[in-house]
Amino acid sequence: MGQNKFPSLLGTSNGSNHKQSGNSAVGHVGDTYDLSCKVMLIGDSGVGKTCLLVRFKDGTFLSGSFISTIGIDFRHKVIDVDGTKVKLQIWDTAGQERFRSITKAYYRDANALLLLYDVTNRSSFDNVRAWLGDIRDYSQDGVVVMLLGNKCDSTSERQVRKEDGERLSKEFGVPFMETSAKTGVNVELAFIAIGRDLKMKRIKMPQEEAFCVADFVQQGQKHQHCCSN
Ligand SMILES: Nc1nc2c(ncn2[C@@H]2O[C@H](COP(=O)(O)OP(=O)(O)OP(=O)(O)O)[C@@H](O)[C@H]2O)c(=O)[nH]1
Ligand SMILES: [Mg+2]
Repeated sequence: MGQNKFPSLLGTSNGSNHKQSGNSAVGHVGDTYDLSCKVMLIGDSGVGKTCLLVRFKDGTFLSGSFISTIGIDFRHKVIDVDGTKVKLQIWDTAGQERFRSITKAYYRDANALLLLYDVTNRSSFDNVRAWLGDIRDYSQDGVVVMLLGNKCDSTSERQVRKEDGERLSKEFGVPFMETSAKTGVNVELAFIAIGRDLKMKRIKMPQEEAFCVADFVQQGQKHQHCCSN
């Protein structure tokens, strides 16, 4: 297992605490929240960042013609992590080269970065190293980084093997999953892992073990696998 060059955001988050209501609903939890964190979606143009966000936020898939993001879009969703409402402020960035200087300026405010490549596009995978270099140069210490190989539903067009994604993620010590904004596979898991990580770091009880995002996503994937059989 490679050394983690992007350790988790334990205690370094710049989000704020807002206990706004005593409501402890599970599932759709409205707009009140206890904790908030900033999550950025980055990666080459066309890898599926906007679709991943729409799938997570609205549960739908944006099929049809591809509308490339201009600059940065902001959305948020409040998730329930064992009774704590965690507000994820999600920044959907433009992958096009011409917007890079703008989007890099936002890295330092992000608590978590979801770096996407497209499993049907080899060059988007080859560019992951450069994206990781930018993260190292521009993001805050302790930011959580997760690597996502998106479009795993497109089996016949696949150009990047799952093992290649796993190997790269091990080299850089970041958690990894394949996702599909089209089918929804692992989309919630990715965001929930981020929300849970944030919660555990902000309000960790002394007797609790440290939370490990990589273990959580691995177990989540195993669980999905066994439940789908
Ligand atoms: N098959 C499949 N297609 C996807 C998936 N996710 C996105 N797409 C398609 O890929 C194209 C690009 O998706 P976007 O989400 O707009 O890509 P993006 O990363 O936001 O691109 P930029 O905004 O330019 O950075 C669209 O035509 C989507 O329909 C997926 O999981 N599976
Ligand atoms: Mg987009």
